Amino acid sequence: MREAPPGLQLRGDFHHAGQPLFRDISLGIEAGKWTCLVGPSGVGKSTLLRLIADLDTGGEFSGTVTAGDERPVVPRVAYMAQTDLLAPWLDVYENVVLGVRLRGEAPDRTRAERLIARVGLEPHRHKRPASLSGGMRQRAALARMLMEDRPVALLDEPFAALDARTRSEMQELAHETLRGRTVVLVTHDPAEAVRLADHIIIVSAAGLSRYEGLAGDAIRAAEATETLAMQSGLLRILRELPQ
Ligand SMILES: Nc1ncnc2c1ncn2[C@@H]1O[C@H](COP(=O)(O)OP(=O)(O)OP(=O)(O)O)[C@@H](O)[C@H]1O
Repeated sequence: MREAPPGLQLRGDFHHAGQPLFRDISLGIEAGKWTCLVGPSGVGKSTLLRLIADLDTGGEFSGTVTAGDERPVVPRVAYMAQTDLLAPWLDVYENVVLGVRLRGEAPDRTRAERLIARVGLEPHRHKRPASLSGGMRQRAALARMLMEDRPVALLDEPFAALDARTRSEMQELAHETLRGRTVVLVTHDPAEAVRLADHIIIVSAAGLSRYEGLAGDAIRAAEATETLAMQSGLLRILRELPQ
């Protein structure tokens, strides 16, 4: 049976070179749900993801990241960064199975091939990153993250480089593949946040606040009147935030 995904809690202070970015914040992430982090550029959304994944942030964190079940967080995390971080010497297939190989396991070839097909890269599976477009590389990175099949997925603007139609398809693929996992998604796009989120947290210079305007279940139809109303409500709040 698949491991139950944990809820997460991040608490504490964070500084870059002595300058505070977060003071006494408390970020709660519900188990098995999609939480979207939105907010102005440079406010610290990527830093929050990196703190959860225990990756280098270039700053000083004094606080804790804990799972609701009190077990270690990091071994259960799959992380997709803003930059694709593909290995340039490996082709698409080998990049997708890289995590599995690094753990000394045999890749599930059928699953890898299926994910590569689902992200539309089947004709490019033997190409290296240098001969792919930015959007193709982002799709390869998405397939690699989905291949990891972890209880917690941290996604930093994973669809930003995609055209509108592909973005919509990749949102649906991620939502389907990560169903029941604990997902934290950083996005600049209010439409994406209201389409995918169970919870939206607005990150700003004033701290964290919850967007209360969501209704119904994700994944929401992008063109539905209710979704558009949620989107404009969120946009209104984002436009009123201090830069
Ligand atoms: N390695 C670093 N050293 C010093 N400062 C950094 C470093 N990385 C990020 N910062 C600063 O930390 C702040 C938060 O950065 P972060 O990337 O978390 O913001 P963000 O909200 O994700 O931004 P964006 O939406 O533009 O990606 C920014 O002001 C940035 O300049």
